[in-house]
Amino acid sequence: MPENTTPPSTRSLRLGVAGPVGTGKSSLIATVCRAMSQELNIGVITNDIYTDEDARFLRSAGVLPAERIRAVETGACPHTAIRDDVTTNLLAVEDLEADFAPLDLVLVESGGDNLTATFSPALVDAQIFVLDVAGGGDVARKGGPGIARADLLVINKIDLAPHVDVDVEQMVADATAAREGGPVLALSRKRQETIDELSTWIRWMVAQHRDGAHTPQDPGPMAPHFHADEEGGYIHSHDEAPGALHQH
Ligand SMILES: Nc1nc2c(ncn2[C@@H]2O[C@H](COP(=O)(O)OP(=O)(O)OP(=O)(O)O)[C@@H](O)[C@H]2O)c(=O)[nH]1
Repeated sequence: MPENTTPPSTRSLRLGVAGPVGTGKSSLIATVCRAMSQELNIGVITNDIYTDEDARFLRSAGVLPAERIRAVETGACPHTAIRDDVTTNLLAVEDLEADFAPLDLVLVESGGDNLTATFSPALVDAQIFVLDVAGGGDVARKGGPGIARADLLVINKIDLAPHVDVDVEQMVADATAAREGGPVLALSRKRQETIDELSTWIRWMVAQHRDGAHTPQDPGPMAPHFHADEEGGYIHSHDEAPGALHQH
């Protein structure tokens, strides 16, 4: 093999799905499984703070055999499990890949989290960041590492746009500008043509990964943020070394 050529990958594409609480991450994963499980061999890992609620939702949706959907319980700081100490998630992904080999695609859902949570490239090969129109048309313009540099930005629930006074075209244009031209997809699980576009992007990304043509990018650490606790809360940031103490 010539030097400097990335070999084709025999491992699954590990695709992270992040975004604020309730933007539709679980629904997007259910939609992808429903649309693509005939052509791709798929597994799913969910991250929840204290429960396996997202995994149970996906199992009950019947979009994949239940044993292909596994839950990681992350504790109070869910972005830590996808960014700073990815060990539990990595083990869960590797177990799933071993049990159902060869998988084409493992979708890893982050716990519903704040606007800037991103995955470590040590855990996923590519990531989707999900916003929804109900969060307001301005959100995309505000940027942040996930919005600016995820491999794909999804603006979800566009069927709701008329009810929340959001101009989808404008929101997509603002997001595209914030991403300096990176891909942005307007999605609704009620509009088949948007589901087809999402499937096309995933098919392309799986092929890129298989051919060794895709290099995982780190969108960057999340912004400093606030956690409420019994003593009132604390601010911490993730640009510190893994395991560093929270700033109180
Ligand atoms: N109208 C509409 N509602 C949607 C769409 N996608 C998801 N929803 C609804 O949005 C709500 C949140 O969806 P979820 O998929 O649970 O969101 P999530 O991001 O996984 O939520 P967390 O895991 O709690 O962060 C649910 O009531 C879904 O039914 C969509 O395309 N259109």
